[in-house]
Amino acid sequence: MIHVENLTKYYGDYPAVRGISFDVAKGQIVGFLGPNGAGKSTTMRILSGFLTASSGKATIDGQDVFWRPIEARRRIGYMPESCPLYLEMRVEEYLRFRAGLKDVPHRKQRSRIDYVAERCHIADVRRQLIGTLSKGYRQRVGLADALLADPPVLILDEPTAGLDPTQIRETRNLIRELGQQHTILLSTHILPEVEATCDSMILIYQGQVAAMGTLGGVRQQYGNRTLEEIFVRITGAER
Ligand SMILES: Nc1ncnc2c1ncn2[C@@H]1O[C@H](COP(=O)(O)OP(=O)(O)OP(=O)(O)O)[C@@H](O)[C@H]1O
Repeated sequence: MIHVENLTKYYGDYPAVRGISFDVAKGQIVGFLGPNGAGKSTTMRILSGFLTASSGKATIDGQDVFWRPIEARRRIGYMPESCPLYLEMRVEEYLRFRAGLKDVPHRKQRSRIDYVAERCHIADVRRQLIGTLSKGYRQRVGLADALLADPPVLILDEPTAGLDPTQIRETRNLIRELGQQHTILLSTHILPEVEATCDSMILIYQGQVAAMGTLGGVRQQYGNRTLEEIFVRITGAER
């Protein structure tokens, strides 16, 4: 469902992503891990069509993100790290606006908004101004937005960052539920979250894939260490 081949991105002279390749099969929830600055957000932005790569190839459900950007983008729901919401809009108004941008047919907009509001547990704040919502609710509005056009692929950049433990648990449960219908690439710094939510993982370090596979497979490869131990060992965060 997601195919990435030799993807490279330079910011000026700096190679933030250096020849990354990976595949995500349909129906998988994949944890996209790595220390700060590893290149996760850059890769996710390229896949979502918000950045162009310097070289390499990426396809979403067979659609090339560089050559068929509109078709590729239609297949993705992207939730950026800090959701850029319009704070002066009400939740419902915002979702309607976004549904229009995403070409959700007019006659289907109401039922889609009802569905995502219910699914993301924001039905009780539909008439509230986004600027007055807590961080947890804003994240859920971002997730509802990503789901609006019912894309087969969800790309979620640190969806639980800054949430309290209850909100984290709710968001994790929601992501697990969504994994039954969507293929999900999920970046996070919280390793227990990967263990609780994901089928497999990709660990990025210095712009390259440093480990990849099912959680069990990667753990086995590293002598059945915990994910945290493997992360530290690869990224050298603790010596
Ligand atoms: N617009 C930009 N211009 C120049 N350098 C950038 C730009 N965006 C990111 N970088 C650099 O590219 C590298 C990768 O950044 P990226 O945001 O992809 O990392 P990340 O793995 O998502 O990190 P984090 O976990 O902190 O979000 C970093 O060194 C970052 O400073």
